Amino acid sequence: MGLLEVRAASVVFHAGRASAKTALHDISLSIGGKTPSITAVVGESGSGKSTLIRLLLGFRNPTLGEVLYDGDNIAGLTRDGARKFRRQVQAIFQDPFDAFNPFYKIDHPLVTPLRSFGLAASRDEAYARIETTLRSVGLVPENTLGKYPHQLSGGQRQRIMIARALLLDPTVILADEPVSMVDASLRATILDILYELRRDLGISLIYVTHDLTTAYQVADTIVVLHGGQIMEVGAAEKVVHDPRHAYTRALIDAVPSPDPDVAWNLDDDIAPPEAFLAGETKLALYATEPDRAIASVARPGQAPVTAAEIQRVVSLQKALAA
Ligand SMILES: Nc1ncnc2c1ncn2[C@@H]1O[C@H](COP(=O)(O)OP(=O)(O)OP(=O)(O)O)[C@@H](O)[C@H]1O
Repeated sequence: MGLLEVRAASVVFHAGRASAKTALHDISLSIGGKTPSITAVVGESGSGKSTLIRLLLGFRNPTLGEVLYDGDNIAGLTRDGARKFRRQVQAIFQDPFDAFNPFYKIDHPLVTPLRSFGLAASRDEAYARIETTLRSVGLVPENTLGKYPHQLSGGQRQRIMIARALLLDPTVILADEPVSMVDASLRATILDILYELRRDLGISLIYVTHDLTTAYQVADTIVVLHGGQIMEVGAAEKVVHDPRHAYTRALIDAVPSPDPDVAWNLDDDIAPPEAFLAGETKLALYATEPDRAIASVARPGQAPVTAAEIQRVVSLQKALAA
């Protein structure tokens, strides 16, 4: 049994009216449980991704079917059950700027949930916890706390969103297009952080994206959503290398291929191809886990990128992110 489960759920907007719109149709999904996992939900605009996230967070009820957390239907949770669900299932959204109130310093959205869930007995305890968590997502507390959202970069804001979720000791994080607003070099770093949450903290993630390449990069399981229906679901390797469904094949064919002509010249000092600086080359996106990266770059008819080249990209990303 999964920790967070969707069972045969459908969502119909304006049900019973002429304008009825089925946003999700007979969706079943199971996330987490004994082994933490990263499940990517991949779909184009309008495929139903946001509706699925809202369903999983309990922001809306399914028209048919149910959503269960730890075995209980989230629509009928007790007060304590609902509190546990709200603490343990956290979300990270696309545009962190929207999530912050511009009139409050960044400390406010970090301290408030700790207080409201009774997770810190004093201000000092709250700040100690916040500082440790900020460091765990690569932020320097002294450069972050006390600032207003607009005084921080998009990447810093996104890391604060992740820290905010982590402060509550979640079991599941729903990440809705978390890297679509940040540039290519930061994208890899943020995806790395998400990957580490599963590996180091045992948190299960749902990573919702329109981008199959980043889905493949971080996920164990890929779910392909199209027109509100699951077209295909399976291990990331299998879905990408042996797609069963024509729609999945079309998605794979639409992935821009890395251009072998802009591959790294290993004899040169770090000299990123212009395409990378322009955020265009996909090489940077592949480069966080060498073995996964090799597999994803090696597409039919192309020379595989070597581990050494990938290490090169990793160091370049670190250099650029520093
Ligand atoms: N409140 C609503 N009323 C009617 N139809 C809706 C409503 N919300 C969403 N839809 C429709 O349901 C379908 C799925 O929408 P949803 O927002 O979940 O897609 P999405 O995959 O998240 O798209 P995007 O990536 O553009 O955000 C779309 O056809 C959308 O027009």
